[in-house]
Amino acid sequence: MKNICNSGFKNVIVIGTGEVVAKRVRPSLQLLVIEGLIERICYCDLHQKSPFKDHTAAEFYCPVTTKGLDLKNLSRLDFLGQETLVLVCTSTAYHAFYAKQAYGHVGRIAVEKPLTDDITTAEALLPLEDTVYPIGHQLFKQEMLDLTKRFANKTTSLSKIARAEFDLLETRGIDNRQVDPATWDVGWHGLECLLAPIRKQDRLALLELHRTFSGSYTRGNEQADVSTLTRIEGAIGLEDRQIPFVIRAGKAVATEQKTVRFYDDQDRIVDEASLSESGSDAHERLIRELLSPGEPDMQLDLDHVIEVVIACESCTFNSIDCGTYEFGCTPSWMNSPVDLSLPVG
Ligand SMILES: NC(=O)C1=CN([C@@H]2O[C@H](COP(=O)(O)OP(=O)(O)OC[C@H]3O[C@@H](n4cnc5c(N)ncnc54)[C@H](OP(=O)(O)O)[C@@H]3O)[C@@H](O)[C@H]2O)C=CC1
Ligand SMILES: O=C1O[C@H](COP(=O)(O)O)[C@@H](O)[C@H](O)[C@H]1O
Repeated sequence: MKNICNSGFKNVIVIGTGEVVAKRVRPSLQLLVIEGLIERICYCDLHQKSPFKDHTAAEFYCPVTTKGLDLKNLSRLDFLGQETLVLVCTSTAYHAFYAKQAYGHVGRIAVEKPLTDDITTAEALLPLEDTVYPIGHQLFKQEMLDLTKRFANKTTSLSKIARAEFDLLETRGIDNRQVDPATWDVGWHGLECLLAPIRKQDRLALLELHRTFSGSYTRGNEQADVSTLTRIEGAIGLEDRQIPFVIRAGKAVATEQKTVRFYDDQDRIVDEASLSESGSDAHERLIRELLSPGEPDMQLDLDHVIEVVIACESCTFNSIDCGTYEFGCTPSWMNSPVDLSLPVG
């Protein structure tokens, strides 16, 4: 007999069937079925029929109802119970709703970044922390995992670090996704990738926000309906000092750059990671971690991620609107921020 499920999980329910599922989550899960780590996958979404035309024998579909997950149907399909992992991959506004609805019906629930788009909803998830795990795939890119490990085992010493920079700059636009404002969508990754390694050495390190600038791209007559580019300036507060940082993140700029860098006081790089790894590997790694029989290490715990929500809400609320920029051009305020004594926009 095949030795299925050495993880303790045999089923995965995926809520949402958009880009992150089609390009990253689904290929990862299909591979894990082939490996025998899981047996079956059920996708849930608003569509009456699965948008995936090429279901394998291990794949099922169960549309959501006006009340959310169709628990009766999921139970009939034998998809509920402790052996089930739920991945919440809908647009952000529904993350907490589905996490709360699934709670008590399955063994583990993972929620895509950003956890929620407001502090109150995020804090309401804290009582569910025995089952609910926030996920952020940038933290699971191999170079980022290696960097975080160097901080955890003190190969990279926090005492040497004077400042940090994070870039997640893409040439592509929004495409057909329901994208969050740039602070939440990509700025989020900067905050989590700066906090996670530092927290491995200083559990009390805090995110402090100074100034945020944001803008949206225009392409011909079309203008993105959310901000698509952001520059966040802040610091990580340690017990006795601060580590200032700059995050530059967004879409439709002139050149791709995806890196996290820590510098010393002579402006030399102390440690760095390239985040240019593409495809589904980071999701595959994080799903493997979620399927592990013991307590999974998602790099940041739920309470840490709630701090990222608080930081994101604060920088979004206080963001200075720098107006529009042309698709494919990096606006000058990204590199030399606007003079706040002059009017912006
Ligand atoms: N795209 C990416 O590369 C990454 C995205 N993420 C995160 O994953 C999440 C989803 O992103 P992405 O896939 O790109 O977005 P998409 O807009 O492509 O997909 C969103 C999906 O959620 C579904 N959905 C919306 N509302 C509901 C609801 N009430 N109940 C059930 N399903 C619903 C949509 O269904 P419908 O099509 O019917 O509207 C769609 O399938 C976001 O939080 C994003 O930040 C994380 C990492 C990478
Ligand atoms: O979470 C997100 O990340 C992607 C970038 O991921 P990458 O692995 O290609 O670096 C970004 O395009 C997307 O807007 C955002 O939601």
